[in-house]
Amino acid sequence: MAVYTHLGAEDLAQLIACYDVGDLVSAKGIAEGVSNSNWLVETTRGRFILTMYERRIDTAELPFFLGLLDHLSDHACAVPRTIHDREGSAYREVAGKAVALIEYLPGVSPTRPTPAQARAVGAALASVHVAGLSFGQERINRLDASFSWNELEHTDQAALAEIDPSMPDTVEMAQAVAENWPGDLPRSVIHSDLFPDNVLMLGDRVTGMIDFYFACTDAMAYDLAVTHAAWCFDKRGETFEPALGKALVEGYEAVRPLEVRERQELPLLAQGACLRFVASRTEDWLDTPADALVTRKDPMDFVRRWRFYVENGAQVFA
Ligand SMILES: Nc1ncnc2c1ncn2[C@@H]1O[C@H](COP(=O)(O)OP(=O)(O)OP(=O)(O)O)[C@@H](O)[C@H]1O
Ligand SMILES: N[C@@H](CCO)C(=O)O
Repeated sequence: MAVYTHLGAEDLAQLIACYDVGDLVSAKGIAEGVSNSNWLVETTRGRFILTMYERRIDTAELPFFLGLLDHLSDHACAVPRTIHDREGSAYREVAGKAVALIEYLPGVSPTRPTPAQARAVGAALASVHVAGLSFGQERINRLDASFSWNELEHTDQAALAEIDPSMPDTVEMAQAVAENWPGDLPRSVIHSDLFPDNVLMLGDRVTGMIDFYFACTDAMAYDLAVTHAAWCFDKRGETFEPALGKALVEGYEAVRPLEVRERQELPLLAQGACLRFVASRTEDWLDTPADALVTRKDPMDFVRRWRFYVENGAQVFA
């Protein structure tokens, strides 16, 4: 569930009146999502998403995230626009927490993507990278290859082994990947978490890329590698779907052709992408009680993907 804060009818109506969007008709909490509270708000003028930033997101970073949505939608990317209040602010404060009103976009997240959908997502991702080049703000990637290594190295090894006996091996892998990480690939704003549940689609068309709260300035090819790892396997990472991988990269290159060195680095970037999710999922796994309401994401799903790229990365990205 993802409504952590109760907002009464009066609070909501008062909040919506700060925007030029008509009068509040209804507001329903959205179950999906784990980080923030989200409501689907209906007014006399349309539908909107109201997001309350609960944890993980530092309010000081909202101008980057929300400004990015405006910049990308101005450049014809399929992302929701931020609705500014009557004073021009992209976010406000309610009950001591920051809230933003976001354009509602139609579509559903694919559960079993097709090659045509993967192609469309590749193209949509490249459009973000191209448009991101002219975004004036920067944000460092805190979840980079050294984060993964540090995180795994500093986790109690016995706790790691309890997740899976092979987990302690990931520390050495993460070190090797971090030490060989290419520092000179072309950069732009990257989404860095474009999983299927962060993409809304109608048929083969991308109608919305959402959840830009890990967006940062980093190598564009790394973002393609993240998206490859997120889209081209079954959930557990046991089966790779070559047709999805091929379509994703082709779709990307139809908008932004990769440089030779970017393509050469993709096998290592894909390993780094997997280890980033191994590390963040491990942190969440150990911090979240097994009986908590939020379902924990299994780090092993990305250890399996990591192994796949070690063995097959060179062929997959040839
Ligand atoms: N702009 C939008 N238009 C339509 N639906 C949206 C939009 N933004 C979010 N949603 C819906 O709200 C749900 C929750 O949003 P989101 O995934 O961003 O939650 P979160 O808690 O912020 O993120 P996460 O779970 O990844 O930490 C999405 O699955 C989607 O169904
Ligand atoms: N998409 C991520 C969660 C956010 O980093 C995962 O599946 O582990």
